[in-house]
Amino acid sequence: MNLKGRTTIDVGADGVAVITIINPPVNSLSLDVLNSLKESYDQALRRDDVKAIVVTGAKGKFSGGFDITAFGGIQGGKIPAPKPGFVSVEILSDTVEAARKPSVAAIDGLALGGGLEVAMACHARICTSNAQLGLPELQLGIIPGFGGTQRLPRLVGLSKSLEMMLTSKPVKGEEALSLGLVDAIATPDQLLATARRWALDILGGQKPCIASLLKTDKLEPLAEAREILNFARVQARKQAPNLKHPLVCIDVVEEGILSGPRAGLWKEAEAFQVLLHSDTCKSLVHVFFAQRGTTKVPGVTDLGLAPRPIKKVAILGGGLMGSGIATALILSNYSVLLKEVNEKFLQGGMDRVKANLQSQVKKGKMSEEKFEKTYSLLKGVLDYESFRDVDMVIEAVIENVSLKQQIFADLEKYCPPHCILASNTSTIDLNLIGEKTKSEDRIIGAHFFSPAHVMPLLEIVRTQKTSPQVIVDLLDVGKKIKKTPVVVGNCTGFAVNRMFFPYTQAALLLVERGTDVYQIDKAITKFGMPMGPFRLCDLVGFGVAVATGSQFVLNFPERTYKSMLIPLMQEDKRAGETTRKGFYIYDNRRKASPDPELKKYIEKAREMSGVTVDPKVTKLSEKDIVEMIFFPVVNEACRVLAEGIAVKAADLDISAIMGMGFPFYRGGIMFWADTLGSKYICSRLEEWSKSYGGFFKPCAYLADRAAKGASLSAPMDVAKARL
Ligand SMILES: C[C@H](O)CC(=O)SCCNC(=O)CCNC(=O)[C@H](O)C(C)(C)COP(=O)(O)OP(=O)(O)OC[C@H]1O[C@@H](n2cnc3c(N)ncnc32)[C@H](O)[C@@H]1OP(=O)(O)O
Repeated sequence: MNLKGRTTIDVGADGVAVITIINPPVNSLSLDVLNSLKESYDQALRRDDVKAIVVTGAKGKFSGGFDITAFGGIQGGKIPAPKPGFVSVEILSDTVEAARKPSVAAIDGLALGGGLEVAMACHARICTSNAQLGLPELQLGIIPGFGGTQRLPRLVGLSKSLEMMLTSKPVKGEEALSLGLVDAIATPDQLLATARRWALDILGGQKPCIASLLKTDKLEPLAEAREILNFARVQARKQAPNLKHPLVCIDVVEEGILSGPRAGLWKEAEAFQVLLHSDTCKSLVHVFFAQRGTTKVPGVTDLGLAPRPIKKVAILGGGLMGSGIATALILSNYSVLLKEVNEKFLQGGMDRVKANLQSQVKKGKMSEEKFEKTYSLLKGVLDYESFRDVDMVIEAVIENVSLKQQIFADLEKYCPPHCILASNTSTIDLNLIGEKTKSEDRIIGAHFFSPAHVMPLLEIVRTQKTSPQVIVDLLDVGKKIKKTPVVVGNCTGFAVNRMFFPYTQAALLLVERGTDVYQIDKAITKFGMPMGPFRLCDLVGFGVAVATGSQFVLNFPERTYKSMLIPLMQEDKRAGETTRKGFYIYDNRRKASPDPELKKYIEKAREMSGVTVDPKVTKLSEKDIVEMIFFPVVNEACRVLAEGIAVKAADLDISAIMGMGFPFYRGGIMFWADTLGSKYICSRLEEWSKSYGGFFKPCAYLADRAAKGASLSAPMDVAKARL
């Protein structure tokens, strides 16, 4: 039988058995690994030549936790779930922790989730400085299920343990030591020897033998504990009102504090099983794999091409985008040339980069020394002379076709032949930009989102002529600057802006037919978007909204809803937050309040569009509002997929989450749509299209999937096969 991972046991002359977890790439705890861990333990406890035990992970990684690839199988009933308490009680508490032979965990690299839970069941932990220890289960919609909710509070105190679990953030070696999570730090080459000695010292009574589950010294007194738990509840409700599992985690921790750790373990086991089957867990596991899947592009990343080294990058344009991109690059140690057209603009760009870095220093996230070192990687220039040895150029000038054409023709002259020529355009056809060059195979889109040094998404836009090598190179740069890159095809708006457009349009259509602006924003925010469509319009400014909108009107006239509401407000110098007036009015502290004056603009816009208030639309439920705004987005996402602009539905999920702020715990736009069903979405769009026009008309892809009862995310051939 093909086992998924294993443990080995190696007994030394000193009587210490080293049990090693082996399951590449992160030594995750598959069911096979867990069974093998139990067998290795049983053996070690049985054998007379074993006096003590060290648990470790192969190749410098302790363990990345429970095997997430098994989640889908367990949820779908294809893999039997381990019976409640099998790991947390039977293996870790009753076999490892209760054993009369001491165990020490030797931790290098990762000890996450179940990995850390195994380590916490040992009687001591030694780690390296670079080790990362944490319980990130909540980011997958579950809670720690191998005893972590009980042992972590007892090792580091309630307050810190709740912080670690609720934020899913790991701690590194030194912090783990100061918290009491580990007992000592060792260098990687001394790790095993130190752990072996420690285990023998416990046996000999020179070091204490501590069962984490029975510790109480770090737990706060009961009254204080109750306060901490209640504060955590208030925070969790405020930060994620749509999520239940953080509250379940707090309840389970509380059970252990009030009724003892054994009761806590059982409550944890039951809650874990329930959460594992929740929609939130399914969505978040999908997001976990979808995010890692964006760098797998058929016909590109499967050709065996290695990314070429990129050392020096030039940025054209030091505006908001250019300076943000430069910041992102120098933060990841790239040497950057920032080119502007005159001294004044250049200084402005350099200052913006400096300010971006200084804000990190102010927040305590960067030292002065690191600031100096990072900023020294940036050099301002006014001509192309120093472009002779650059490996990549990213053009970030204003959206003007002839200007960009000229720039790319110049770049071809000055840059070396291997240099990647990228554009940060969000709207202009890349084929047009490269038309006047002979370098179309190395022209590519690198579409960042503002602020570029903060936003996590990078749309990599390829044309028919872009070479796979250039895509592989940019994917590598994207990863190195800690972005999630998504490869898309060339079209107006690419993936993210194509999806954003119907979002705003649908909102305008509803308002002209009688839905209240603020009610729309409220419903959309409750659904989980960081803000509603109107608050967002105010934030980006009406100028940007009109400019991008006009590109869509030009390219997709048959499905644009042409409302005059924004232009009318603009005429009155209401252009959003910067003018302190838009759909909301803003006070000195930028606090937004509804504006009764809005009514007159809406009435005028309604008149110009020739529509009347529809009593049904004035009384829409929150669910209706969400559907009438997001189903057109789903419809557009289907078009993007059908046109081959996106490689796979999961890429659109990630684009929606990272580019639009779509709630990650709903799994992304297509995943969410599939939870509702293509038939339902199509029938609602058809119904609205009859009443409110072609804007809602389902596209062929959506109608086809609905007719076949197929999911929207299934690859084309799978959908056909389902017939
Ligand atoms: C009962 C328990 O309490 C429940 C649990 O333990 S739930 C699991 C808790 N653990 C986690 O949440 C950790 C999840 N993993 C991560 O955060 C990151 O993958 C990491 C920090 C471990 C490594 O990050 P990084 O080095 O950037 O590599 P990354 O690309 O993410 O992962 C490498 C590969 O390992 C896989 N992987 C990572 N963690 C995994 C896990 N726990 N199970 C299965 N596969 C895993 C990834 O899918 C990826 O596979 P791929 O190469 O086929 O795409």
